[in-house]
Amino acid sequence: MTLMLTSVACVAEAEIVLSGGADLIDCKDPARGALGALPAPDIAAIVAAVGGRRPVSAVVELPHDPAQAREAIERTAALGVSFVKFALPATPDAERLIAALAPIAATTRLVAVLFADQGPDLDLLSRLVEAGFAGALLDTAHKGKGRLIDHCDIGALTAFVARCHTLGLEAGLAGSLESPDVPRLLVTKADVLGFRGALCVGRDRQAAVDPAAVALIRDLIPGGPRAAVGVAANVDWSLVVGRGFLDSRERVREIDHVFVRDLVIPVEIGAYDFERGRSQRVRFNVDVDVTRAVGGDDMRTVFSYDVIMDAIRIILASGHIDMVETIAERLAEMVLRHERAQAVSVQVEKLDVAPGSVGVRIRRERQPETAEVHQLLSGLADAVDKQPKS
Ligand SMILES: O=C[C@H](O)COP(=O)(O)O
Repeated sequence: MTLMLTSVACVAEAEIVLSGGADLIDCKDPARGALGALPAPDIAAIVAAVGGRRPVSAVVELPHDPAQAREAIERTAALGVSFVKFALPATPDAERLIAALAPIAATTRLVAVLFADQGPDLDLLSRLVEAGFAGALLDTAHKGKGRLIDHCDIGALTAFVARCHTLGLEAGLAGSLESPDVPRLLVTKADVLGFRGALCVGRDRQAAVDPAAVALIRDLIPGGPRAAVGVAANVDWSLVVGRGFLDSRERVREIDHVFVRDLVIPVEIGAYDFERGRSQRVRFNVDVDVTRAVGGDDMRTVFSYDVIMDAIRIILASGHIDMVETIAERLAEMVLRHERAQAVSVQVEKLDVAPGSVGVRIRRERQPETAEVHQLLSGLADAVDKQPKS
C-alpha cells in the first residue's frame, strides 16, 4: 500500500487535499524551498483543522547545532503532528545529528529527508534505524531542476525502497513528481509518494492547490476507494480495481495494445562460463493488452509504456541472470501487476550468439482467481486506517 502525502501551506489547502482523499497532510512552506517550515501557529492551525481525520506531518528547518536541532524538533512535535520531517545534512554532521536525536525517536516519529540531487549517503539509513527513526524520504533539493526520476533511475529507487524495508524503515519518494511518474513509482512499493507541485495550478508549487490536480493524483494511487467503501483494510486495492470489481466510472472500456519495440540493452546474461562477467546485447519486444477508459485524456485512463521499460530496468539491475526465460517470466509478472494490464507477450532475444538472434517468446494472461490479499504495513498505513473518516 502506497500512501499519498500532500504538502500544504495553510488550513484552506489542507481542507482541499482532505476532500480530495489525501492520506497524509504535510505542513510545509513551498515559498521557502524544498523543505521550508511553516510558522508554529500555522502548523497548529492545520493540526486543529484536520482534527485527527488524517495524520499530519510538519517540516522543521534545523539549526546546525545538534542540541538546538533536537529542541526545534521537540517544539514542532509538541504542536500535535504525527511525524516530523527534516533534511539530513551532509556527513559527518548527519551522524552527529542522528545520534543527538536518538533519545527522542521513541516518542516522536522522525522522518529523515535525503536529496537525490545531492549525492545522498545511503549508508546513513542503517544509522537512522539504530537511532529509532520511523522513515526516510528521498526528495529533490532543487525544485525546477528535474524530477526525482531524473536524478535516480527506477532501479536505484526500487533499491532504495527495498533497502529501507529490509532495515525496517518506512520509505518515501518525492521530488517534483508528475502524474506519469505515479504508476512508475508504485512499482517500487514505496510506502509514501509525496507531492506539492503536481497538486497546484500550473504545476507551480507556490501556486494555489487545485482540487482537479489533487483528484488526478489521488486516482492514480490505489487506496482511495478503500476509505470510500469502508471495507476490509488489508486488501490490495490495486489488484481489486484491476480485476474490474471497482469500475463504476469506466463502464465503457476498450482494449488497447501498448508496446515496446526493438529495445536493445546490454545485459549480463547466460548460463555458460564465457557469458559471465560481461554484457551482451539483448532485444526486448513487449506487447501488453490493456483496458483504457474511453473519453479521458490523462494518466488515469491509460497504461504507460514507461511501466514496461522500468520493469526491464528493475529486473536487469538485479545482476547476472542465466536464462532469457527468467527475464521474460519476471517481466510478464511485473507488467501484469498493473491494474490495466490484462495479458502480455514478451520476446527476449540474445543478439550476439548467432548471426541472427536466439531467444524466447511467452504470453501470460491475468489470472482472476489468484487475487492476492496483502497485509498492510504496520506503520504509516495503520496510522491512516486509525484516523476517523470524514
Ligand atoms: O514532501 C513532498 C514535497 O512537498 C514534494 O514537493 P514537490 O512535489 O513540489 O517536489
